[in-house]
Amino acid sequence: MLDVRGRKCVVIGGGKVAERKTLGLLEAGADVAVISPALTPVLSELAGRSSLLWLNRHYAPGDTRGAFLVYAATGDREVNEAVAREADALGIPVNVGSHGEAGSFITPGVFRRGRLTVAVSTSGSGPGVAARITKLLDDTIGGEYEQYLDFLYEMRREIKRRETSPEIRKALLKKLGTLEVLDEIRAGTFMEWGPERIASWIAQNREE
Ligand SMILES: C[C@@]1(CC(=O)O)c2cc3[nH]c(cc4nc(cc5[nH]c(cc(n2)[C@H]1CCC(=O)O)[C@@](C)(CC(=O)O)[C@@H]5CCC(=O)O)C(CC(=O)O)=C4CCC(=O)O)c(CCC(=O)O)c3CC(=O)O
Ligand SMILES: NC(=O)C1=CN([C@@H]2O[C@H](COP(=O)(O)OP(=O)(O)OC[C@H]3O[C@@H](n4cnc5c(N)ncnc54)[C@H](O)[C@@H]3O)[C@@H](O)[C@H]2O)C=CC1
Repeated sequence: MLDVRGRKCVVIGGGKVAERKTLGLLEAGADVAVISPALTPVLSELAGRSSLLWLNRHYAPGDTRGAFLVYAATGDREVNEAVAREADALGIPVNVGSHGEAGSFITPGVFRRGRLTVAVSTSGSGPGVAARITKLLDDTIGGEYEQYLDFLYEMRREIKRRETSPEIRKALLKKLGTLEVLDEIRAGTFMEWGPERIASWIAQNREE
C-alpha cells in the first residue's frame, strides 16, 4: 500500500505486462518513465498524450537510478535480471515480470471499493487464481462498504479533531466500531449523520 503520487517509477519493456503495470501506476498518480524500443498501442497513445515519458531505446545500465520503484517487464529474462541486480544494488524495490522470485516485490491482484483496498497474492504460485479471487470479492462485497467507510472516515476525523485525551479517544474509536451502521445501510434505513448528531454522539459516549 504505497503512496506513489508524484514519485518517479521506471518500467523497462513496453509489452502487455509493462502495459498492465504502467496503467496501475498511472491510476495511482505516479510519474512513469517507460524504457523500450516498442510500445503496445495503449502505451503508445499514453506517450503521445504525455501521460508518461517514453524513452525509445533498450535498457542501459544506470536507467533505474533515482527511481522509487522499478518494473523489469521485458520478454528477455537476462535483461530483467540485470535490471533487478542494478535496482537491488541501489536499494530500489524491483518487480520482475518474467520470474517473480528474481525481484524484491510482486504485484498482487487488487480489489477496490471506495476507501477499501484488498490485495490478493498467491506468492507467485498462481497469478490467475489471484485474479479470480479478486473477481470473487468484486461479486460479493457490495457498495454498502463504500458508504460505511465514508461514514467511519468522517467519524474518526471528528473524534480525532475534537478529543485530545488519548484514553477517551481510544474508547470512542473502539465504540465506533460497534455501531451497526453497516446493517442499517444494507436495510436502507441509514441516514447520513449531520454535525449535530456527530457532536451529540461524541458528547454522550465520552462520558461512559
Ligand atoms: C510473480 C508475479 C510477478 C509480478 O508480475 O508481479 C507474476 C508472475 C507471472 N505471471 C505469469 C502469468 C500470468 N499473469 C497473469 C496476470 C497477473 N499476474 C499478476 C501478478 C504476478 N504475476 C505476480 C504474482 C502475483 C501473486 O500470485 O501473488 C497479477 C495478479 C497482477 C498484475 O500483474 O498487476 C495479474 C492479474 C491481474 C488481474 O487481472 O486482476 C496472467 C493472466 C493474464 O494475463 O490475464 C498470466 C497468464 C496465465 C497464468 O500463467 O496464470 C507468469 C508466467 C509467464 C510465462 O512463463 O509465460 C509469471 C512469471 C512467474 O511465474 O514468475
Ligand atoms: N508478470 C505477469 O503478470 C506476466 C508475465 N509474463 C512474462 O513477462 C514477460 C513480458 O511479457 P509480455 O509483456 O507479454 O512480452 P512482450 O514480448 O509483449 O513485450 C516485451 C517488451 O519488452 C521490450 N524489450 C525487449 N528487450 C528490451 C530491452 N533490452 N530493453 C527494453 N525493452 C525491451 C520489447 O520491445 C517489448 O515491448 C515475459 O517473460 C512473459 O513470459 C507473461 C504474462 C503475465
